[in-house]
Amino acid sequence: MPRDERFILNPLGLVGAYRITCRKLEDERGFLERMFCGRELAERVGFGTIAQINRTFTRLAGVVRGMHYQMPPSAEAKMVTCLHGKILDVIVDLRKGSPTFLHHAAITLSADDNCVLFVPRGFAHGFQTLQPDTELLYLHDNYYDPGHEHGLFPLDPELGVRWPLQISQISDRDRSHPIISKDFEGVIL
Ligand SMILES: Cc1cn([C@H]2C[C@H](O)[C@@H](COP(=O)(O)OP(=O)(O)O[C@H]3O[C@H](C)C(=O)[C@H](O)[C@H]3O)O2)c(=O)[nH]c1=O
Repeated sequence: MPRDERFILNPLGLVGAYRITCRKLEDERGFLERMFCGRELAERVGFGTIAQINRTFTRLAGVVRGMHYQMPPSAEAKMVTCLHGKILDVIVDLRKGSPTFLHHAAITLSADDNCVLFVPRGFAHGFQTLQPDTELLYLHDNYYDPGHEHGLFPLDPELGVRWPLQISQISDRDRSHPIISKDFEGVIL
């Protein structure tokens, strides 16, 4: 790894999606970790400029949020970090024509694993909290656009996501996302 590279990209089997390990620079006081670098990440994963940063706090374990995505022209890539607690994070490849169309990857993120999930444009994103009081930080490379936001039902058998805990809470909106129809064509980027 070149000396100034701060991120280790771990492929997730869905082209363009990565579990990114942030290098810790440690000393006797503790550590410094670079959580974002526009130059390095633009070159390596295509995420260059931050449009918005969100933080979510989820009180209970077992809560499912998602599966959300935005259609063009507001398709967005996300970098998701767990600041407190633990989640099972799930992404679904919705890119039309992708060899892994409708395939998903599921990874755990926790406050002490110095990892970031990179979710490319054209993917749906959702998670289940595995601990109470879980906080996430989101970097978005496009703006929130309710008019172009869509969702998938997290328990859709077509997705086959195995949520580890019994669902303790899910918003009415997430509960009402449609089941994927056979003519669902996905996201055309
Ligand atoms: C997504 C979003 C929402 N909002 C507003 C809209 C609602 O008034 C309120 C809660 O929205 P929602 O219930 O959609 O938020 P979550 O279900 O927690 O969505 C989050 O969890 C899933 C897993 C994600 O991937 C979303 O990107 C992430 O934000 O925040 C904003 O103001 N900006 C935003 O970017």
